[in-house]
Amino acid sequence: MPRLGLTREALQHYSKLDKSTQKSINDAIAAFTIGGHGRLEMVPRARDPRIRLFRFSGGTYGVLLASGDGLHLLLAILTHDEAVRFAVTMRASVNLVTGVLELRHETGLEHFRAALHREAEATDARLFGHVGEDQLAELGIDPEITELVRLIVTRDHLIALQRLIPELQFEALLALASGTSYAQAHAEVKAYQVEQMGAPVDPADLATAMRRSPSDVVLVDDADDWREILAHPIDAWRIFLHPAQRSLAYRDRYTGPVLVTGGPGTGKTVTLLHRAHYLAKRWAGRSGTPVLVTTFSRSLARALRSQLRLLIRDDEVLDRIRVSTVDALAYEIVKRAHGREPAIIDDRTLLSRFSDAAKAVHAPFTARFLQEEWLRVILPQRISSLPQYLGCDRPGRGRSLSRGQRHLVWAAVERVTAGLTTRGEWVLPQLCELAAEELAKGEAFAYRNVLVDEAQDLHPAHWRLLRAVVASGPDDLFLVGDPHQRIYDHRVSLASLGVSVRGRSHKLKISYRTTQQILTWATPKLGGHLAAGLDGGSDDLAGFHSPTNGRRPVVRAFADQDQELAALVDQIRSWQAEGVELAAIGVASRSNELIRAARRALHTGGIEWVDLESDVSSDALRTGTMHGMKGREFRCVAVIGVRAGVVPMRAAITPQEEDPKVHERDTQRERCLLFVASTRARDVLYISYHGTPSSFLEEG
Ligand SMILES: Nc1ncnc2c1ncn2[C@@H]1O[C@H](COP(=O)(O)OP(=O)(O)OP(=O)(O)O)[C@@H](O)[C@H]1O
Repeated sequence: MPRLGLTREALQHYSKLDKSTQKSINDAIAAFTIGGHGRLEMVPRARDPRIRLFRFSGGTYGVLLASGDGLHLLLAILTHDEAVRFAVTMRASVNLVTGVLELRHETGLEHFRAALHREAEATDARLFGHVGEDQLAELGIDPEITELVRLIVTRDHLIALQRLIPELQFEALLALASGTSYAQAHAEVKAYQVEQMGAPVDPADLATAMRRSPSDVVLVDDADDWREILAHPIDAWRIFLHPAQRSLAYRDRYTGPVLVTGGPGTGKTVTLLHRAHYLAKRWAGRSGTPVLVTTFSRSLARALRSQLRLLIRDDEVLDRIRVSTVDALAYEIVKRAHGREPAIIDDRTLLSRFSDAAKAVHAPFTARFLQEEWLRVILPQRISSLPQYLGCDRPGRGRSLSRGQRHLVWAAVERVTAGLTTRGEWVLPQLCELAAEELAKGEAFAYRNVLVDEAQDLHPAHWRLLRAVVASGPDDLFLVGDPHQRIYDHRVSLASLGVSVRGRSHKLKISYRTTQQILTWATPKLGGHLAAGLDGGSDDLAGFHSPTNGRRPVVRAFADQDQELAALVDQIRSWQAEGVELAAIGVASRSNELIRAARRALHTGGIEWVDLESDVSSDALRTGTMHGMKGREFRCVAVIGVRAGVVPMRAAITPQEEDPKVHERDTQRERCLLFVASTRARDVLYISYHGTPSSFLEEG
């Protein structure tokens, strides 16, 4: 039986210590696991008599919870005074419904109770007036917390409780306060349970409760496992999954495609990585690579690859997983089928071809309009003749076209596509269609399990290819994405592409990356619209929250660009002075021009930078466009140039008079970009502009 366990919080404390203190803790842990620990001190006035203090080295102390049968759980690693405060304050208990180990801030609750009584006396209104006592009990809200819940008047009261009460109890209450039905909240509590509770839960049996709490507790005996855990203390995601993440990643089997959504930083990618690991382990003894992990950009694929390497220690298991972008997959399939490398043309060249075609056929449309008509209407519906085009629906397009106008559009499109065919060139969505057709000709299905990250940004042609690379059936597709972070505006209905997630759609709600202050600032920038979901309906961010608090984001205004960039350089120096490494800082702008100017200013200021897309590991600041921020995260983020004409980027917005519907969608995509860039910050967000501020800054 393990003698020692570690909580998520203790690992976080450990991650912040210097190397030599970490080394003495490693030695103490090694001794502990073989029963050779030194003296454990009782803590006078502790709210929980099972709590002990242990001196690791110098002024560093561990706070431990003794289960009573030889098992100790390391709850925190702190300086002496902090450790004593923690030890006096905290009380452990076992939740009678879920059976998990819980910790509460007993002294904080005493103060809060007194304050809440005063507030509640002034009014009869209650936030949870509609929820019955039995219902609270069935959600695992214990009598001590229920007594407080009955006094809560506002959502702010509930938020203030967050740091004092057990996390899962808070989450159930927040779900109810955010409009989640009791039935749904109850289903979530049940889904989170690690094991079905046969016999009544024994509140005194701490060891069993620890075992039932893998989201917060790891019990390890093996010295190698300890070494491995302590070698990457920052990457807590490898060990501690939220119950919602765990139940999604480690479900035995799904009958078909699964969709996991959730706001930024809710651990969708982490869940996908664990699922990939779980599935790859199941293919023991099978040669080849049955599992495909895919996404839309090369830099995201690179990041997924290195995260998988961190998670999976067994090379054989790792070798069963291939990581590739969907486009690279298409390229490979077509190359194999045609016996030569396909020539791909980029967006800019395509646009200039449409511009030439518009002139040649006298079509009174902009090149962009024609290009979008081809990419968003004609290609996705696989329209190959004029009569088909004349009779087709044009979903997502707001400007109606007369028959005569459709003739002109078709003439321009035909001209461009004929040119591509003559030159043997392809655009990437065409290549994906072609690859899917090649597979449909009878090539064996390549993969058994396909996992897709950033699913919201895939084009319909990507989906056709993905549908073709894996046979329909159990565990075929595991999709994660967030419709609020759509930065390419590819709206698809998965069901119409043969990917039905009905009944297998799930949502994650806790942001592990960002502070609540950053979320509160960034979320209104989305404009309050419901996002179009991936499975036909709409999506909202109800219940989305962060358990961490930090500084409020700063928005700074300047008279001109030089001043804005000089202030940026100062800001970076001041973050450095606070001890933030350059590589932990990201600077983004919507405009390439501004980011180039920022790089010049940084260089002049003696601050080393590299491109966001670069995978060098040097200690240099990361700089790039808002698009490049997808999939990244930094301790501190500066989003610069958030000014009128740039955010939203005028050139990227279809004029209202050309197509009001597309105008609206373009604007929403720009909102998403600001939202994505801002939510890459873990701790600190800095926004700046010169001249007139972006209209988005007025929201929220
Ligand atoms: N269970 C967890 N424990 C600790 N950290 C976690 C956990 N889950 C996620 N994280 C951390 O939170 C951050 C965001 O996780 P992840 O990238 O998986 O979120 P996401 O939902 O895919 O984000 P986005 O949609 O913004 O790309 C990462 O630093 C990750 O390591």
